Amino acid sequence: MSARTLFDKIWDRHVVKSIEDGPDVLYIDRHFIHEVTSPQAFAGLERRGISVFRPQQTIATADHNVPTKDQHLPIRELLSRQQVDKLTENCANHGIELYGLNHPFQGIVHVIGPELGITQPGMTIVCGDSHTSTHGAFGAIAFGIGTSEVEQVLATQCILQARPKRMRITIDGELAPGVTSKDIILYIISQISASGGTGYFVEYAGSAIRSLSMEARMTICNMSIEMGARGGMIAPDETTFDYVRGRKFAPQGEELEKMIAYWKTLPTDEGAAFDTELHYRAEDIPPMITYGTNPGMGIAIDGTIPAAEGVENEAERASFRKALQYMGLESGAKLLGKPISYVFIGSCTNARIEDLRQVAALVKGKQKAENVNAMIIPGSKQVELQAREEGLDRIFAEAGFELRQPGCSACLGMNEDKVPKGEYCVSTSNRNFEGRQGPGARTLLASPLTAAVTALNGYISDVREVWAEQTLANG
Ligand SMILES: CC(C)[C@H](C(=O)O)[C@@H](O)C(=O)O
Ligand code: SF4
Repeated sequence: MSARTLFDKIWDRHVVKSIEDGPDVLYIDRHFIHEVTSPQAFAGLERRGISVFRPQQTIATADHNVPTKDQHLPIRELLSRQQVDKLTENCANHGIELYGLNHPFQGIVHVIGPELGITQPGMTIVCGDSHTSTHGAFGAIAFGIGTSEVEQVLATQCILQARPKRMRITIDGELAPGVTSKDIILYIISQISASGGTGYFVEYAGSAIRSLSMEARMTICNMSIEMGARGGMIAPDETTFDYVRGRKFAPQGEELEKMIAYWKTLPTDEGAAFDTELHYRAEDIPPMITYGTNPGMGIAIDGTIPAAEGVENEAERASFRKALQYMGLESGAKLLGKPISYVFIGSCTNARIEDLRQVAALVKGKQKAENVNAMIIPGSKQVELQAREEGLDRIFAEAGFELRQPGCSACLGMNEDKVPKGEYCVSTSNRNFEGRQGPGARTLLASPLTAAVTALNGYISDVREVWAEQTLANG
């Protein structure tokens, strides 16, 4: 058989039927649902008198609308409460496992799937949520779908999909100290723009990617959607198998060994063709930060905000100017040293245990600046528990960072956690759209390390300045 890509191997195995000149009918192994995009899908099923075809392959959690304080109490916001209640009711009616509020497995959908071992290599995974691309880090085809497609998957466990184009982004070399996977992905998007991946499914490869932990790989795949790509993926390897091994819903014992033998056949064959190939050097990647209102508007932390004149067409120049105006920033200015008042460490991009550990290592024994409100929202109940067991909660408390309960929180402000109008927030999330963190809020996307050092100083800071000293101090 001719050389095939990781993507094609998984896709081909899941095609139930090919429609001539049309999309494929693709079998879906795992379907995640949450309270925002599932109610209309269930309502549609009920209207048509259809039941859920394979309820065991759908897993639900409440994440977007949940408060991050006092989760044991009824949700105060009426709309949020209704959304979560509706999810609970739908799951009960259709026999779907729900990790709702106060369940030990509750958390952001893209954090809990992997940590519970539900997400595995070789699978097709969908969710009515754009950042489903996160699960691609395991060597799975994972992508976000719309509400009508959620209904389709509930009813049939299949989805109609046209095969996208394939892109490979290879990053070789070694990252500089203080540079993380968040910087890799912000760098790539700044290079190819927020629409540079449109129409593609991206595979990330190269020695810099291979050396990343699963958490770090998830951060990269998570943001694939922010360059317009349908999804992102990374070939499974020993790092992947080690992560999956022993997780609650992962195969065990002999079954696992059999699966690993299969997973080892998935990586892209030598000579397989991609529609587009891009190459970067890890050494060229600095700590990154965004200055605008799409994730492609990013610069090196010590860089200057570009001029509108550099933008190619008039319509884009106008939206570039509008973005700077919204952000209260000017071309030619540096962000470094700029005072900020909010720091948000959370979201499905960067709220896993490794992210929290990195932040803790940096802030241990220090104090956040007085002008800063620093919030840490763990990605899941399990992350929260682990953080407490490791004593990270005390480190955060002593440094003046507030560790709250899991949920999407100020990533999109669908609950009470919002950034006030006009305020700057350095955020570890994935979107900096107008009003994303609250009406008029100004979001600057960055890594957890950049967010942490910025919270300590009270102004936008370069983690490289403290990194060497810090890693020495921590041995
Ligand atoms: C609410 C949901 C549909 C949305 C998404 O699809 O991404 C959200 O998770 C987001 O990050 O904006
Ligand atoms: S954390 Fe943010 S990006 Fe992730 S699913 Fe929730 S709202 Fe979407």
